[in-house]
Amino acid sequence: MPVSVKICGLSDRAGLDAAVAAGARYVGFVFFAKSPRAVSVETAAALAVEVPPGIAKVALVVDADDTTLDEIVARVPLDMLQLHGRETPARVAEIRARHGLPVMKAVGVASEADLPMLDAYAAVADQILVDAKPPAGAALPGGNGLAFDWRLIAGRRWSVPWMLAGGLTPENLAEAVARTGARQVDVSSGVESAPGIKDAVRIGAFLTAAHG
Ligand SMILES: O=C(O)c1ccccc1N[C@@H]1O[C@H](COP(=O)(O)O)[C@@H](O)[C@H]1O
Repeated sequence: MPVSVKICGLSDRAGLDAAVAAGARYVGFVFFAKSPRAVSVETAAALAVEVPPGIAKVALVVDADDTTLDEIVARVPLDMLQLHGRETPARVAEIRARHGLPVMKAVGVASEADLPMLDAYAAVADQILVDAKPPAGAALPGGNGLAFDWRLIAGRRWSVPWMLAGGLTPENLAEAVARTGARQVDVSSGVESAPGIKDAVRIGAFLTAAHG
């Protein structure tokens, strides 16, 4: 069965076109100033209107306040919010109710001790994103190109749909899917030629691996 792919951190038309042409199911725009993939509301809005129907447009935010979220949601046509910070389950529920958009909550995994949080967030979010926990002191809470030990979640399932993320590449995707059983995956660094620069060839190779 093919795996659905989210290409995250798109910031220009070339990257977006490559993701669409290759068959991405989701495209992501990063609203986090410290990220090399950060986009303005204006840029995201201009890109989002070019996304064909059937491809979900996702805004990635990190501990965003209501004012920031209100502006993004008002100006960018979106299908989902991805919460990639330290948002509590209560805050996830609040954002979901306030904006009327499906919410995907990212949870960092480094050890068995992190797994209960996946159940806690599955109770309030529409999807969960199982990502690698960032290293201590990392500037970014995600998008670091680091994988976690996929054996930690082998055979595990949650009450909502989920995506696998963290250090995925065209080269390791088949193993990641085989080990975890993921039906959806999210990638950013692994389809770049440099931080923030999407590579159309690597995007194509990633989608080929996902659909192969
Ligand atoms: O991509 C970013 O710059 C980013 C910034 C802040 C939070 C999350 C970010 N990206 C997300 O992180 C994971 C893993 O990314 P990678 O493939 O390891 O680079 C993915 O969900 C991205 O959407």
